[in-house]
Amino acid sequence: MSPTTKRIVVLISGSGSNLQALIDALNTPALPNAEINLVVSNRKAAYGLTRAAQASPPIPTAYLALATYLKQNPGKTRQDYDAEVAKIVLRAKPDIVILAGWMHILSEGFLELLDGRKNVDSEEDISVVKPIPVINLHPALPGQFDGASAIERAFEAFQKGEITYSGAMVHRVVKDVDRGEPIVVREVPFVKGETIEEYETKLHNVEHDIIVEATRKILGESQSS
Ligand SMILES: Nc1nc2c(c(=O)[nH]1)N[C@@H](CN(C=O)c1ccc(C(=O)N[C@@H](CCC(=O)O)C(=O)O)cc1)CN2
Ligand SMILES: NCC(=O)N[C@@H]1O[C@H](COP(=O)([O-])[O-])[C@@H](O)[C@H]1O
Repeated sequence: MSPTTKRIVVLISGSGSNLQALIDALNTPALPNAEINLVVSNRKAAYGLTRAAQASPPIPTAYLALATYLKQNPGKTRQDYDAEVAKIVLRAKPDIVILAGWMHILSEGFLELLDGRKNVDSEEDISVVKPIPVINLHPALPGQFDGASAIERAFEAFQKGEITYSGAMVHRVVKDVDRGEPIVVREVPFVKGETIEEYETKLHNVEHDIIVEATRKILGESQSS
């Protein structure tokens, strides 16, 4: 790895098709001079962990579920879990952290360590000098269907005649869920008579593009700053 190679950490909870889009784009004009150094999942069965292991070269993975963490650490809180996830991430020294279907709302326990407002109180050299950008892929447009099950809620609104399109976005992650500054936004129209599966396929294809575009954009910004 050259000293200018950008380091990417990806957080997942499921299939990892967006992780795969990032893997496939590495060191192409779509995502030059970058590598994925770690994939973290909060679900053991996440197929994205398999995608990482089967990448060439294989991508290191980590797994930590909230329920398991709380059971193994009596008295610890969700914030403590989030801080633990942050430490796992920071050990990989990322230039960017991408939430690609990471289905866990991150508290300040995570965010304050990634943006340097608080440093890890340990001897490890994982202090943050410059805030590390954290971005999230969300299957809806800014301010429309924040939170989980966005695709289903958007499709239901279409069926009720309330909307004619939805879309997907990649945004900066802030404490308020899906309220961070949009980085890339793409509208996806509904087609009368299409099934939710047909809409979802269209949407996922758009997501696979915008997650790479947004990553390239943010890494480019950090390059020039
Ligand atoms: N602080 C932030 N954390 C996260 C954000 C964010 O914008 N700010 N984005 C989410 C991703 N996401 C929507 O894009 C999202 C994921 C999960 C949930 C949610 O309700 N999660 C529940 C658990 C659900 C489950 O385990 O199936 C929870 O965390 O309690 C809402 C929105 C990622 N994190
Ligand atoms: N609110 C967050 C959210 O709903 N994220 C969604 O999870 C899926 C992950 O797919 P993948 O595991 O195949 O990449 C994507 O559709 C992404 O938009």
